[in-house]
Amino acid sequence: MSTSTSTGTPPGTARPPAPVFSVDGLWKVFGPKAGRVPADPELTALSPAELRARTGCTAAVRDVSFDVRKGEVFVVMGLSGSGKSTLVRCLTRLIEPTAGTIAIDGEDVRAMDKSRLRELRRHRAAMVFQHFGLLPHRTVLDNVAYGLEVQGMGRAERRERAAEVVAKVGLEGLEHRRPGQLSGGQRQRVGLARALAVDPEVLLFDEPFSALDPLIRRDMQEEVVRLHREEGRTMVFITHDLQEALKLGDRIALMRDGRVVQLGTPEEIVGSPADDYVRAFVRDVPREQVVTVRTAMRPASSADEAGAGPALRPEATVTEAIEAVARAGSAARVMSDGRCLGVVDAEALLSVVAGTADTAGPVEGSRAAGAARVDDGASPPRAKPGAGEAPAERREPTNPALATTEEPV
Ligand SMILES: Nc1ncnc2c1ncn2[C@@H]1O[C@H](COP(=O)(O)OP(=O)(O)OP(=O)(O)O)[C@@H](O)[C@H]1O
Repeated sequence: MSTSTSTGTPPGTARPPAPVFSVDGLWKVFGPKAGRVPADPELTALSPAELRARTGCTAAVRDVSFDVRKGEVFVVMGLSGSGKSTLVRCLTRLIEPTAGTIAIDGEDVRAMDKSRLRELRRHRAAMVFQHFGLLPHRTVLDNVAYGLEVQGMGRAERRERAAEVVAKVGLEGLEHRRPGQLSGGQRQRVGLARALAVDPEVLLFDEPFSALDPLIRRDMQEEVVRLHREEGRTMVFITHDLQEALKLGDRIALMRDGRVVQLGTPEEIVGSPADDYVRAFVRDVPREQVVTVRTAMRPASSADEAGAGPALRPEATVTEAIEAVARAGSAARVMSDGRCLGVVDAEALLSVVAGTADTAGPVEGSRAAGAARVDDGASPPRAKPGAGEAPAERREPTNPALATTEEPV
């Protein structure tokens, strides 16, 4: 088990990438004289129901702080009404925040004038909506090109760019159809392509797949994982679906009643729930799907053990490790930069499945509520590479003497 905490970076761990969005003490209160609520400790101490009864106000986002790091998929998860959409809309001021600060690449979003805001929404942080927002009389190609048209790009150039993106999201051959001639999944791909076409620094997804049937939804999730893997684009993804959050998120901010009750990697949220609410939320998640071999490994007992057996990257899940160990019939090595960090054997993997292992990973930002800043934790974005691709962070081997030079497969 790692001993890292929410405030520091463990020795030998790379610093997290720079933040794209930086949010501090953010409030959004709807209702009469909303501005007085964040500043009044008596009102901020009230429960949502009491606040509504006393003031007629709803605090949709309550004192939330976090960073979205470059290249990560940052998931905002919570039940209906927990404040997810309001929070994400505040990032580009589609909803005006009541209090707090928001910066994109260090630039104060709340200080932006109209034209700067327009630029932010068009070029820097494009939104993919649940209901697509497609123009019914335009073809797929022209819908995708729409954002480029708004930017003033010439017709030939924008259609060429749109055609590239249409192909990228798997819609080749459908360029000349209209939205009404497409399935729900295809329409969502058009929405995604339209956002991608403007090449934004961040893609914001507002529950984009919740209206899709389960199989198409899975396809679209895989599409997002693929795009993220290929492009490394920063993404903020709203969902109320835990499985979707665990599948897509490098980190997840779990919201309840406008607050972030826990912010961490899927492994941290499932392995170290911050409170009973989170614990109940994640109770049925199979541990082996989220616990990584970095958590499950033990030091290699000999140079022989460190030098043989299948190699796994530290971010591989226990499920992946079980497959590798079962195939090889021997313990697997956890490799980073050609060094053996430790090994996982059948016994250790089984104990994760059985729930007898200590799988509480490093806890990041698990302080309840958004009152304290939840950022700069230990974990940089979890790469979701296929096996054998570069791991997301570098650590010293458990026993440097046992280091080998092989890369994980
Ligand atoms: N314009 C508004 N005026 C008043 N209250 C609002 C407004 N918009 C949202 N709210 C309230 O703010 C709270 C958070 O709403 P929000 O839509 O952000 O939640 P959500 O988690 O995105 O929910 P869902 O998953 O159902 O979309 C809810 O109590 C909602 O009723």
